[in-house]
Amino acid sequence: MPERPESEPSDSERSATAPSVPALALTLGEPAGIGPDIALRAWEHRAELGLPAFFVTGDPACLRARAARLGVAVTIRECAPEDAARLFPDVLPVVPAGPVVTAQPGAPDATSGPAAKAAINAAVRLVQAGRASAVVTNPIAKSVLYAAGFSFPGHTEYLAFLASEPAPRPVMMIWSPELAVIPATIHIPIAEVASRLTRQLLVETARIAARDLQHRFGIARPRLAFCGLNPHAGEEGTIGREDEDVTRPAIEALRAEGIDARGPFPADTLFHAKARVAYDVVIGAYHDQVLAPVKTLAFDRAVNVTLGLPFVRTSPDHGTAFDIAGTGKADPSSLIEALRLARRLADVDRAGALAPLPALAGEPA
Ligand SMILES: NC(=O)C1=CN([C@@H]2O[C@H](COP(=O)(O)OP(=O)(O)OC[C@H]3O[C@@H](n4cnc5c(N)ncnc54)[C@H](O)[C@@H]3O)[C@@H](O)[C@H]2O)C=CC1
Ligand SMILES: NCC(=O)COP(=O)(O)O
Repeated sequence: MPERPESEPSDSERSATAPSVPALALTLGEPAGIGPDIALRAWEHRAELGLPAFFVTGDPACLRARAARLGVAVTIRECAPEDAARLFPDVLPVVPAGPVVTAQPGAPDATSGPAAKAAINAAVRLVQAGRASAVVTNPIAKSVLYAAGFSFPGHTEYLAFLASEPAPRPVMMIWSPELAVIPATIHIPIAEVASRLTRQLLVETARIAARDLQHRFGIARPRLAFCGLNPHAGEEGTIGREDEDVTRPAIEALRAEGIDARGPFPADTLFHAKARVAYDVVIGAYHDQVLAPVKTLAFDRAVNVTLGLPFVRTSPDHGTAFDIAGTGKADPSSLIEALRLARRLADVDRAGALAPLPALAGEPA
């Protein structure tokens, strides 16, 4: 369980100085997964950890059943989002959304997908209406949602779709104090990675990362390190051409517009402790290339943040963990860090508007 630094005010103390600040909207996630468990555990530790106020969007009966199963002493109160911050010290506020859930821990059913999706929709609507400060999502099971007809790879792309018209390009960053990483391609088959890794994708991803790291994370000149796709970053084009033909020109284009882009570096030597001091974020070619290192270093502390959205969205770094749902074994630490980071980023956004990105016209294809 993460500790609160003693010298700093807690997030709830900070929020208390601004009484009209809306609470965070936390989605139920996959109801058969550990989302309900970790939401309850986070609320249980709210006072000792000084957590920012949040409310859950989803089926209140599902949360009550999980609390009973886990033996968590909590009153779950259905309320309007505006009342959540005031109620949070005493009860777990819930803004009802979606169908009544029949799925049991570890066993998703036909109510899982609609319940998870409705909880996301409600949280986004509330943040867009200024009735929530940020969206924090509990894990969803992609395959369960796909089976229910969900046509987006994950939250990241769905949130961009809900965000505005036309949808912004969303960028997935897994952030931890030890290491921050961005997969340029996300949930696609490995066989498609090389063909979908374009200069335009890398340039747009890096621009969004540089802007959000500067304006939301307060890094004056973010250092972006690019991973090569091939072993040894292609060994000067002798082990695959992508690093020379795609990644290197993207880095040169970014440097020409003043972004501190570096590489491409061989992935196998980019994540050890000495290498990590030389950059602020790694942009990798594909999901497992960069998520495996960050989850190895900081599984219980890393937070998934969607960059490029007009609102703040964070999430724990882990999935639904069906194997331990409802058993009391789920560790809420990553969710707790996600709640803290969401509060901080939302406060930054409230203090100043996000800078617009440069025009994308005329980008190299
Ligand atoms: N943000 C999201 O919505 C995410 C959703 N997923 C989804 O989760 C499902 C399961 O994915 P997996 O690859 O099995 O990863 P997983 O993270 O759910 O589980 C991997 C292992 O870590 C353990 N674990 C995970 N979180 C834990 C916690 N908080 N405390 C203690 N142990 C924990 C699990 O018990 C399991 O043994 C998939 O359907 C996937 O789509 C996966 C990652 C993120
Ligand atoms: N492996 C990360 C993950 O699955 C999270 O995806 P998303 O639902 O946040 O798009």
